[in-house]
Amino acid sequence: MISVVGCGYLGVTHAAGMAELGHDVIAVDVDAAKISALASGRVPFFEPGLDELVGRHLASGRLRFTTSYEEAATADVHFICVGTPQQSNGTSADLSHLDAVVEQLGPHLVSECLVVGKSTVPVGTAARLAAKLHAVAPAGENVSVAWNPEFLSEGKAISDTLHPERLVLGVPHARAEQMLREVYARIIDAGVPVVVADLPTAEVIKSAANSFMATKLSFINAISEFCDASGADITVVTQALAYDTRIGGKFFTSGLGFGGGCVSKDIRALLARADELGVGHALAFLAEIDAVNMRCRDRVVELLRKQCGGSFTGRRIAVLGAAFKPGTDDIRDSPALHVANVIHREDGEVAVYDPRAMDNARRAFPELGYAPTLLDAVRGADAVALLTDWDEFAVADPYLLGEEVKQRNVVDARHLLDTAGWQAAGWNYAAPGRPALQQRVPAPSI
Ligand SMILES: NC(=O)C1=CN([C@@H]2O[C@H](COP(=O)(O)OP(=O)(O)OC[C@H]3O[C@@H](n4cnc5c(N)ncnc54)[C@H](O)[C@@H]3O)[C@@H](O)[C@H]2O)C=CC1
Ligand SMILES: O=C(O)[C@H]1O[C@H](OP(=O)(O)OP(=O)(O)OC[C@H]2O[C@@H](n3ccc(=O)[nH]c3=O)[C@H](O)[C@@H]2O)[C@H](O)[C@@H](O)[C@@H]1O
Repeated sequence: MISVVGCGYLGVTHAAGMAELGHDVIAVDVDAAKISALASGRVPFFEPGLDELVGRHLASGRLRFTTSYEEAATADVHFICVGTPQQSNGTSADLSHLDAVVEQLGPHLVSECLVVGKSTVPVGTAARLAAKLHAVAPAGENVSVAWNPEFLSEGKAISDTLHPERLVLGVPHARAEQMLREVYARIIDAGVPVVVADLPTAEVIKSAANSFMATKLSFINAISEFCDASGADITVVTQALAYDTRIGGKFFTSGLGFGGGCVSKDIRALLARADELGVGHALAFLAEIDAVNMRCRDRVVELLRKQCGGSFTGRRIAVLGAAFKPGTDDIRDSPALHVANVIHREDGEVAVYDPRAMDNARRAFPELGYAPTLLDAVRGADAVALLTDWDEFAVADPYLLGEEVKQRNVVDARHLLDTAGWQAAGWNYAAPGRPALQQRVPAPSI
């Protein structure tokens, strides 16, 4: 039997994925309301296909949810999926949830078992937690600790879990490797590459992966800033670079930069850990990666401010998007809501619309204005800010929307729209890194 500790975006997906692989799974969380929802088949967040997968395995009897650590402790393999958010100091990771798991689960571990961390952690965490677990668990050193970092991306979490690009098994000994190979047998048999490593190497692999992605995005966003200054068009620059297979076009769309619950906090935590280890200079560039990313948000605000005549006071802005990216209702560190909040603070009236993330956005920022549909959001707007690249926005009819707004101003922060089509419909189209387009195109006479 497998236990999964922590029923958030990662934990629920992992638990359901393990049940799909044929294992008996018990998933535990300290949040009783969450567990009660999950036990009745309601996943408390949106992830495509997860409701169905959880429902299927509740019905098959292979998946259970509980708040009881005692019950979960009977498993042979325990996957730890609790959060590792940013500390209030804004840099290092808060590992208190992981420590709490060791204190809550540890005393119930009375026989040989494997505890496998999946949460993203600073290097050295696994060894520290292993020592702590050995001290509190009655089974002592018969409790082994492995680290198996997770690379899933929200919106395609199920497929990333069942068909990952690689498995990283950070293990202290061959027996732990063998147990993990048995857990993932169906995935490994399908030919997925397995990287076996020691604990610190596995921890570093995960931090390095997210840092590389952040670097790739901030690189193209920095070039976008340079395009603004030099008159070049970032979309054409990106297209040409992407044809080079050494660079590639994946994860290379510039505009509003990265957000979400992981990438930003992970690069900050890596930098903080590098500082602690005395090699902060080697990764100092990550601070600039972060700064470029945060400037993306300022640049989009500036484009909107310009369209509003220099000030948001008395202006209504349609904010299209609240989720940090399409395919999820996750609003953690959402660039879209960051922009909405700046406009609100500068006395603009915002009307936020998102196909999935409205409830989360409302809960977190009740002071913002919200609209129930796309058309309601744009009605009477002085400018439309396209901030999350949902398909619904890509296919919106610029003529129809043009009838609803007060002014046909649009900032396409995700380079999503058919530029020529919107301009032909009389829109003043602006986008980061595309300075030549940032001039008023006269509305056609219809
Ligand atoms: N969300 C994602 O796409 C991915 C997340 N990760 C990493 O996975 C970890 C978890 O991330 P999310 O699932 O997004 O976080 P989350 O915040 O959605 O979920 C964490 C869950 O842990 C529970 N929890 C906290 N303390 C607990 C305790 N003592 N015992 C039992 N449950 C407890 C919380 O109630 C919550 O349900 C983080 O380290 C993150 O960096 C890694 C890859 C992908
Ligand atoms: O460690 C994690 O938690 C996960 O973090 C990211 O996954 P996720 O946060 O779900 O989202 P991404 O798809 O990476 O997008 C991150 C941000 O980058 C932005 N982005 C993405 C791609 C792109 O081309 N341009 C761009 O601006 C998105 O809008 C979003 O705000 C990584 O992609 C996962 O591999 C990793 O497991």
